Amino acid sequence: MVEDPIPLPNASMEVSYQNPIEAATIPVQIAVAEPVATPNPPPCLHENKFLVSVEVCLKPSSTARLEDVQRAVERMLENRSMSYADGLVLIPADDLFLVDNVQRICICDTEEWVKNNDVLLFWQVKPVVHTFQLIEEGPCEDLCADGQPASFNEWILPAKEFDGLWESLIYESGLKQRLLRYAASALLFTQKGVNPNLVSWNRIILLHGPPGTGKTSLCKALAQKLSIRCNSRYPHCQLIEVNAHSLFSKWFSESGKLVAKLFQKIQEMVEEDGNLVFVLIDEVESLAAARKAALSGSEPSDSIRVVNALLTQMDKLKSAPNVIILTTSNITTAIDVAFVDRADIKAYVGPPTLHVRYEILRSCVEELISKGIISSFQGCDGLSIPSFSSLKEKLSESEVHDTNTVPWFCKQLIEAAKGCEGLSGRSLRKLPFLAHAALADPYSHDPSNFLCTMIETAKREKSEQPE
Ligand SMILES: Nc1ncnc2c1ncn2[C@@H]1O[C@H](COP(=O)(O)OP(=O)(O)OP(=O)(O)O)[C@@H](O)[C@H]1O
Repeated sequence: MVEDPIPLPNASMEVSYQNPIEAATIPVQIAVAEPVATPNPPPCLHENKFLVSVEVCLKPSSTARLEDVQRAVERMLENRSMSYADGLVLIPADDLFLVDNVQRICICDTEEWVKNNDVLLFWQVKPVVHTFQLIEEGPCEDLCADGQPASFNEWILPAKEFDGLWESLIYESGLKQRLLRYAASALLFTQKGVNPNLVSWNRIILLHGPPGTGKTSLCKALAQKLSIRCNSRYPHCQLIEVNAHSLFSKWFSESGKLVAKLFQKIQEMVEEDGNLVFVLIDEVESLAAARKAALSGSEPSDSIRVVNALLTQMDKLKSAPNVIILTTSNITTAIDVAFVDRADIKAYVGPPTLHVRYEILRSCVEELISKGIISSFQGCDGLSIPSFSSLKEKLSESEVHDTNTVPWFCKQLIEAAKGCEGLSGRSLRKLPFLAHAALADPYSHDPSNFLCTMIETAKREKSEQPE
């Protein structure tokens, strides 16, 4: 049995995704922690096989033990000479135990090191099976009697609410895989008791960049992924989402108490050995704003104490092996310097590139086709529209428009994606809805008309953007 796959650390901790680079080629599923020196190292193997993550989601009604399902899936995979590519694996109808207990089996992350839509053959692969059952309860909110916004929300992971979030977030440059590797390396170092005086690392991640680029969602999705991938070591995972802004919008004397209350709760959680706790602090720039206001005298000096209390509490948490602090900010320059220093992974999440814009719109259109809002395109293979990389494989970008080998609907989708330059991922995900609302006949199902309207809507949205 292979241990939980532990990703490798990358040589550099500062990552910028403004100018996307080629995705790193190491798989996430790596068992041995050898440091990597180059950004594009060759794929790592375990016993000369690629370690491939297979995620198995149990039915909500299942009462089977995770280990039993894991073994049943491993046996099923051993007995099948199948190829491995990202996507769902059919559950054999004659395997009643799996049929009764399993909702879906999904192969993950192979595209990171298999290029050109290739597949891996069964003899090249060592599957690493992760079984989990989604928690159906929603977030548990911190209740505020005074009608102020809650200062934190708590989820038990893996939560139903975040199911599919990781897959829905599209970045060009291997950002997701790197974050997964960084986080897993941080956990491994702590687990193995690496001396922090000799090798220094924190478990603090900072994602910064323009609004609507998916930073908060990515933090939540990362926590969800890690809760699935690390569940044999940490069977209980929680995510605490702190609204830094709400901490400072209250009376400052109250803020101090809130910070203390919050961290006392987190401290209690991390004291349990099997717990893995993620603390998400959104809008972390408000820490800097509070400090600055205090220095200029426009806010009570209490605010300095609150910021300092927060930083001290974060330092205290550093000694706990089972906590990861995820933070986001829209403005890098305004982030508290003391805070930036503490984060050891600082990743810039930039606006979506053409490739990413096409992929976001493609996933939206496929969803509308699958739900019968628009009909599928003539000449399109079922529900799926060709991916941007499969189009680019055939042709150089300049040729995409001048050839008959690219289907007309892909050309239109590329045009829409080009027209969306400057829109955030959040605006892109809204665009198909706005386009539909702008149709003269919302029940026409005509896909060509829909794409034309989407191009027009993109133009309108861009013209209405604030300078
Ligand atoms: N790269 C992306 N791929 C797919 N969807 C995206 C992407 N970027 C943003 N989105 C969509 O936008 C939504 C909003 O993103 P989110 O709130 O996480 O962004 P943010 O960067 O934290 O924004 P803000 O800083 O304004 O809070 C996401 O849930 C997702 O649907």
